[in-house]
Amino acid sequence: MLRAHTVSDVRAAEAALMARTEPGALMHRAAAGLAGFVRETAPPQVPVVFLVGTGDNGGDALYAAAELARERVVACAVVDQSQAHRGGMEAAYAAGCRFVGSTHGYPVVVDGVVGIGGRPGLRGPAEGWRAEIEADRPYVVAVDVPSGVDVDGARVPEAFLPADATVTFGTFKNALLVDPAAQWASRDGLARLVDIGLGPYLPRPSLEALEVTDTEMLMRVLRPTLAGRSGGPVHKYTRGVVGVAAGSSRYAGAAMLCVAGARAGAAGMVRFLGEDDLARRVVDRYPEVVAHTDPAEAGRVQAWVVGSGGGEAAGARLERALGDRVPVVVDADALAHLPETVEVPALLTPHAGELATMLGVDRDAVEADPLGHVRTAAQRWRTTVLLKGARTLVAHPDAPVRVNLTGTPWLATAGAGDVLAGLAGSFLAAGAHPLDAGSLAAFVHGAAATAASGGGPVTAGAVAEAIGPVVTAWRNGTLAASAVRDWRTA
Ligand SMILES: NC(=O)C1=CN([C@@H]2O[C@H](COP(=O)(O)OP(=O)(O)OC[C@H]3O[C@@H](n4cnc5c(N)ncnc54)[C@H](O)[C@@H]3O)[C@@H](O)[C@H]2O)[C@@H](O)CC1
Repeated sequence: MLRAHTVSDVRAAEAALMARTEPGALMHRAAAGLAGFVRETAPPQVPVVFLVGTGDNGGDALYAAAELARERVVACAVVDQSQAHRGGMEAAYAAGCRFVGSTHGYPVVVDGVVGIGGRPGLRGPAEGWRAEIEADRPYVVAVDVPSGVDVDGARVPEAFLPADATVTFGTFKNALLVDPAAQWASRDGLARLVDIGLGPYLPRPSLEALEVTDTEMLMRVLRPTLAGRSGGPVHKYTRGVVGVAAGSSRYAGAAMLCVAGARAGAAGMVRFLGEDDLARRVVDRYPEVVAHTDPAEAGRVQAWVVGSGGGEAAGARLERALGDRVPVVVDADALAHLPETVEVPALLTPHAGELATMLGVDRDAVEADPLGHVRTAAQRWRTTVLLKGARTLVAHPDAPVRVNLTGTPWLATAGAGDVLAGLAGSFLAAGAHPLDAGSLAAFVHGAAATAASGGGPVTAGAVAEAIGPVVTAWRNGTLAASAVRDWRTA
C-alpha cells in the first residue's frame, strides 16, 4: 500500500528519527533526493533557480542547490536572507550559487518556499514569483509539497504554486494524493517519494492507496473461488450470488452496465430484479443471468446492488434489499432514499453532486474538499462511502481513507458508474468488507479503463469487458504499474 500521513504525524516521526541520527542528516537525505530528481529531469546545460523560504523546506532547497551548482548554473531567489536556513545559505554561497530576485530566464524552477510548515496561501516575494511563473511557464519542481496548498485537507487556496512534479520526503502527504491539490502536484499523476528513513516511526496512515503489488486483498476476495482442498468444494453459491436491482424502462442501459460489472467480478452468479421487459432484455444480452420480475420470487443473494438508473422504483428496491439483511451497494437514485441509519454492511457510491445532496451542501463545496466531505458522510451514516471522481475516495469511519490511483480521464463517460457499482457488489457478495470491496472495485475499474482506452476514448461497456483480463493479470503479477493509469495532462 502506498501511504500518506498528516503533518503532525510526519513531525512526530521526524523528531523520533532525529533523536537517533546526526544533526542535519535528514535534511541532507532530502536534499540529495531532490538534487537527484533535478539531475534526471534537466540536462546539465539547463540553468535552475531555487526559490528559498524561511523554514526547513528552504533548507532542503539550499543544500540541493549547492550540490547542483558544481555541475550547472544554479541561482537562488530567497524570501528573506536573514531568516533563511543558515547552514544551507553557507553551503549555497560556498558552491557558487548566484543570488537573484526573479525567476526570469530559468527554464527550471525548484519551489522551496514552504513545505509542511506553510499556512495555505502565499505571501511576500512568493506572490511575485507566482506571477512570473504564470507568464514564463518554466518547469516547476515542488519540494515536499507545492507551496501554499492545504497539506492535510488537500484543498487549494487562491494563491499557491502549481508544480509539474513534486519530490516528497519520508511519506506521501494528503495533498499529493487527493484532489483538488493533487492535480497541481504532478503532471504525470504521482509525486516522487524519497526515503529518508521515517518508515519505522510513522503511525497508522491518514490515507492508503492500493498498488499493483498489493495482491493480498484481491486474493482474499478470490478465496471462495480458489480455496481448493482446504476450503471444500467450490460451486457458484460458495463464490457468492450478487443481486442487481437496477435500471428502469427509462434507463435500461444502466441495468445492462450494472450487470456487466457484476458478472465480471468475483461472484459466482448474478440475479437481476426488474421490470418484465427489462428482465427479458438483460437475459437476452447476458444469458448467464437469472432474472426475476417478482421480488417475492427472487432467490437469496449474498449482496445487493441497488439504484443505478433506478428511477422511481429505487426507494422501494432499497427498502426491500435492506430487509434481506445482506450487504448492499447503494448507488445513484437509491442514495436519496437512505434511512437515518443503515443496519447492514453498506457501500454508498455517490458522485460529488449526489454526496452534496446527501449532506445538504453545494456541489462546489464537495469538489473543493472531497476528503472532508467523504469523511463527514462516512461518520454520518457510520458506513463506507465511495466518492467517485478522478481520484475516487473510499472512507470508512474507523480506517484510513483509501484513495484510488488507477484510471484515465477517458473514464469520465456515461455508464462507468453503473459498471463500478455492479463490480463492487460482486466483491461484496464474495465476502469482502465494504471498504475492501469499494477499493478493489475502484482499482480494477480504473485499470480496466486504462487498458481499454489505450490513451483514447472508451465506453463503459468496453471497461466492463476489460475487467476480467485485468483481474487475471493482477492475480498473476503481470499487471504493470505503468499500465493501470494514464494521467498525462496537456
Ligand atoms: N519533517 C520532516 O520529516 C522533514 C522535513 N524536511 C523539510 O522541512 C519542511 C518543513 O519545514 P518547516 O517546519 O521549517 O516549515 P516550512 O519550511 O514548510 O515553512 C515554515 C516557514 O515558512 C513561513 N511561512 C508559513 N506559511 C507561509 C506562507 N503561506 N507563505 C510564505 N511563508 C510562509 C513560516 O513563517 C516559516 O518560516 C518539510 O516540508 C520538508 O521540506 C526535510 O528537511 C526532511 C525531514
